[in-house]
Amino acid sequence: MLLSREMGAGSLKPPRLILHNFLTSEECKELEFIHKSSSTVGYRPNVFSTTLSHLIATNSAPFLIPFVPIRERLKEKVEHFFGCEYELCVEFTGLISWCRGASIGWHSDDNRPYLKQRHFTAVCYLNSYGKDFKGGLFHFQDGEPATLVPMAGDVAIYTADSCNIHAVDEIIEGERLTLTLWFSRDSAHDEDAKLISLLSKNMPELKLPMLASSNMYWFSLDPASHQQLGFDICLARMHVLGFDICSCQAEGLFSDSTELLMEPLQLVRGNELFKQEFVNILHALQVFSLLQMLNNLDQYSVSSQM
Ligand SMILES: O=C(O)CCC(=O)C(=O)O
Ligand SMILES: [Fe+2]
Repeated sequence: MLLSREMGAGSLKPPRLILHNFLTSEECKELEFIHKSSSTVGYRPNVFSTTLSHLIATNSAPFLIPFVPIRERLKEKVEHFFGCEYELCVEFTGLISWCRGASIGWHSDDNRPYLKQRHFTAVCYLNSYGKDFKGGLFHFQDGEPATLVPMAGDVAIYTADSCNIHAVDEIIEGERLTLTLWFSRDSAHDEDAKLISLLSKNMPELKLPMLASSNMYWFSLDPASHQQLGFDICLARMHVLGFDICSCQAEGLFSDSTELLMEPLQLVRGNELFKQEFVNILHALQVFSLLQMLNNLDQYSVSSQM
């Protein structure tokens, strides 16, 4: 098998594959839109993530569609390169964004007892070093290439074991976005089976997006401190898009109560109030991220009344 052949005595070629322009810029943009409108606070400091089960849980299952062909293409590449056609399942799929201060030290991706089912990794870069963020270079501890400069569309594929110890430098500026997948030979860890089971409980009719529990969106500036210093990431994304939020029920602008963001709301830009009511902030964020992406905000049929 390719793996043992490459890592055999006398050979120092690590089992890894780097592909350029594997994803088109449209695919990268579409995944970025999904992440910007649906992400939650991630598993490490300064990291946000969008998982497929979260998309289902928040009534955003249509956002699974762009992932389907990309996952399939990646699985085929990994199986072909490592010579294990039809043997793998996707174990986990996630959009992960890394903000200023995020980094990860030397590790292999199977380095915990509960991660032993992870056999292969594919990291797709959805935006670019230098243009969208600074810092965030990827390094392999041994072998070539030693350093990867993330560029939108490129993908790094490698075994999840200690043949591929790697690290990511701290992000200095901007937001670094990836689509990360792990693959397993163990079908007990098939992500699809879990997703299909969730979908069968959540799909009866078309529904509007619904937020998960508010702490999934609460980004704490200093998790170690007991002070509740932080912000709601949905609200922060709306602010980046240029909007404030106005409650349809309570008086005027929202304060910092995250629970209120689950309620119907309207948007304010400068001193313009938009008539359109949204069921909650996730709904507003999905609509406006999409409009921003399509670059046609002015054609949207909301009219100002202030
Ligand atoms: O984003 C990357 O370049 C790699 C991330 C990584 O090493 C991990 O999530 O385990
Ligand atoms: Fe890793």
